[in-house]
Amino acid sequence: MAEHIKIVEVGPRDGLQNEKQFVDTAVKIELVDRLAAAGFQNVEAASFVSPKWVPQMADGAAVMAGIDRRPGTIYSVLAPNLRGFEGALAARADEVVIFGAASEAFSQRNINCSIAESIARFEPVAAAAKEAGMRLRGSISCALGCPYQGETPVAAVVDVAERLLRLGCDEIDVADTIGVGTAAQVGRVLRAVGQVADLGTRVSGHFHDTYGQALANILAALDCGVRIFHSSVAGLGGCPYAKGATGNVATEDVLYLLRGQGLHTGVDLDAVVDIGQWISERIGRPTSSRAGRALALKKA
Ligand SMILES: CC(C)(COP(=O)([O-])OP(=O)([O-])OC[C@H]1O[C@@H](n2cnc3c(N)ncnc32)[C@H](O)[C@@H]1OP(=O)([O-])[O-])[C@@H](O)C(=O)NCCC(=O)NCCSC(=O)C[C@@](C)(O)CC(=O)[O-]
Repeated sequence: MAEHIKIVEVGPRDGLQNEKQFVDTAVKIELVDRLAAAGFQNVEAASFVSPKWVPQMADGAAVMAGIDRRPGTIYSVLAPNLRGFEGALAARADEVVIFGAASEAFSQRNINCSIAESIARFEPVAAAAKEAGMRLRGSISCALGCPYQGETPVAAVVDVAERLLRLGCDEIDVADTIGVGTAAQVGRVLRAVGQVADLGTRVSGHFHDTYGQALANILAALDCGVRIFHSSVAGLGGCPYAKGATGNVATEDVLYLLRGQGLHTGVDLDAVVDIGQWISERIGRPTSSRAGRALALKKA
């Protein structure tokens, strides 16, 4: 039996958060529902952050209220503070994502506080999530490089990973926010993180594709033993606080790669290709998934 890889589909959150034109709530709801129906175990559906900071995510409560929950699917939401957690709890999110950074400068730009302050802010969120029986995930932005500070020291990533694990995170994301990392660097960072967390069950790879390295980075991470990856349908996305960074690695490309590796995801690639075409039309830009484009052409 083929080994299972968990894909966390982050398109509805990471993919859409940077869209300048407000995407209708109904479109966001349909996107989440179609992705869940395509077989993703985990869909990152919304953010409970300040609407002044990220206006596109202002309708998180409405999105969560409108989705048709599939039993067994984990619907995750971002919560940077207790106010966000209260939103997540009211919305009946299955998983709360606290998001820090391995770079001080990025932490300031993204969540307006230092790394130490962010951990202190996450503490009550983590405790409340555990108390409520919710899953808790911790994201480490700029784990491979920062738009303001350059390459991130490996020790800084391990330090934040340890702090997030101490807060009780079930999973931590090693995130290449601006897509600058290369395979050798991924290996170095993950081997170091592997000293403090089990790479096979508690660490996920979150790669953006700005420099076209994301698939190579996924292979490097697989080699290190990582079995959870994040991706975004049609390669949607970009971070509002990382100028020039493009979207997450496209889900269609990742599924195509993993299928070729003989690995199992439980996700219907054909359905994801259709969803990629549909959402690209809705937001008025072509898909950035090469596999998505090729497979759609083949179907047509
Ligand atoms: C963290 C804060 C709130 C600090 O922002 P702040 O200005 O320092 O916080 P504040 O407590 O002074 O609040 C400012 C205003 O926001 C409100 N507020 C405060 N909290 C909330 C909340 N939860 N929900 C709704 N509203 C909130 C609060 O009520 C107040 O409203 P006002 O009094 O001015 O009307 C802000 O910086 C923020 O919201 N940042 C979010 C940035 C963000 O969402 N970035 C993108 C997601 S992270 C990412 O994409 C990276 C990742 C995860 O994908 C991995 C990777 O690739 O790197």
